[in-house]
Amino acid sequence: MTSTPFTLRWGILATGNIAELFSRDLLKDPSIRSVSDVRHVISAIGASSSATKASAFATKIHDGKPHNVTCHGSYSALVADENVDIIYIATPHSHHYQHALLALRAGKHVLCEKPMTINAAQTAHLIQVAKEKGLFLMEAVWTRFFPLSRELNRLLFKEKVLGKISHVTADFGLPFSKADLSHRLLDPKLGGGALLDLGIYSLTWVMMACYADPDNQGEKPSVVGQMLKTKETGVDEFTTISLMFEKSRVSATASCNMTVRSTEDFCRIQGELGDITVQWSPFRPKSFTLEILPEKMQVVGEKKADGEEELAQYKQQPHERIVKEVRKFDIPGDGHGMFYEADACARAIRDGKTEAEICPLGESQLTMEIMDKVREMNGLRYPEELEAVESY
Ligand SMILES: NC(=O)C1=CN([C@@H]2O[C@H](COP(=O)(O)OP(=O)(O)OC[C@H]3O[C@@H](n4cnc5c(N)ncnc54)[C@H](OP(=O)(O)O)[C@@H]3O)[C@@H](O)[C@H]2O)C=CC1
Ligand SMILES: O=C1OC[C@@H](O)[C@H](O)[C@H]1O
Repeated sequence: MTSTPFTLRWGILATGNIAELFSRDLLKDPSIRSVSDVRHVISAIGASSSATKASAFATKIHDGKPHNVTCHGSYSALVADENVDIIYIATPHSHHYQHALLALRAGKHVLCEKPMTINAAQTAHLIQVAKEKGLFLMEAVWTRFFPLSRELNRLLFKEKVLGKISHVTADFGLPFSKADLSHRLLDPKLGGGALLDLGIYSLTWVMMACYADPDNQGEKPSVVGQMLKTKETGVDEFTTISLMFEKSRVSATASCNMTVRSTEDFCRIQGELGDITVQWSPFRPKSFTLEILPEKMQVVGEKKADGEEELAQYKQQPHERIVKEVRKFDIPGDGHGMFYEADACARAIRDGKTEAEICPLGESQLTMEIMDKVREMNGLRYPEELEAVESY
């Protein structure tokens, strides 16, 4: 017997690049990804300046076909729309805090693009408002919801294919630094810089490989970070963060930059039994490769390699690994892959939950705290009006 799918009614706040990709994914038939329990409807679109702009966007995402979307000329009108359950915030991150607050205060659930806010204090405030109002809130870290990421989680923490994980590196670089100085990544007034826009993915991979480990037991890392800033606008062009989980004995590095594209294997997770590398891109990865160490090289638990001879052999071997598995993941139906996070929002709201298990608010908060610390260590502060938190 098939039951009626739960329908989530979306309001799209902003009409830029990511709003278009996300909206197009919402419009895809869920059956292309074998989903039948939830479905999505775009009920309304809000543009900051005019209903005409919202209307042009509605026409674009429907490829000129007829549609039944209400188009609003202000964000306030959008969040007041009674036919909307959840607002997707797709403005630049300089504006996430104020727009998410606007939506929550209007009684709407919120999916907010990454990074959730400019700083941790703003994220904490949003979480508090959502909790007080019993509303669902999630940072749109869509990468966490890919089948690839879920399978990785299963292999690492259920099957424990690498044994104990001890070292993780993740990098995300794209050459934005040569873009026009008004580009949002270069503009401090729009919260520009590599860390908040790109580094958040490197940190996400570290969180997925270290913090999500049940053996980590909620241990927060100690953090040290360095930045090299752009000469022109003073936002971070290169950022490298060292994260140490002292109790669980894991060392990680998260890096990002706006000058060179990261290598194909942008993330490496190393454990007692071998490595997993994840292939480009950090936001929409295509595959991962599981490589296992030859048995004689595995140093498991308290057991030490047998004697001098074996250790000497260990030192001499040139990265001997056995490729056990290469797993490729295609995104079905010409989708961008943002529908997976949308499905998670729908299921959580259907089930009366105020956060999604796969992207918990505590991890968004911790990630913001790490980014705050690295910015503070390096004297990167955005204009006061961006950093401000309303009194509550
Ligand atoms: N998940 C992902 O893969 C990606 C996420 N992002 C995140 O999404 C956010 C938006 O990125 P993107 O879509 O590329 O940005 P765009 O510049 O393409 O779009 C931003 C939109 O926000 C609205 N807006 C409202 N106020 C402002 C303002 N002061 N300046 C500029 N735009 C404003 C505009 O829509 P209007 O005026 O019509 O309302 C504009 O079209 C960023 O925070 C980024 O981190 C970005 C790219 C990829
Ligand atoms: O989320 C993102 O992923 C892809 C990048 O191109 C973009 O700048 C960033 O916002």
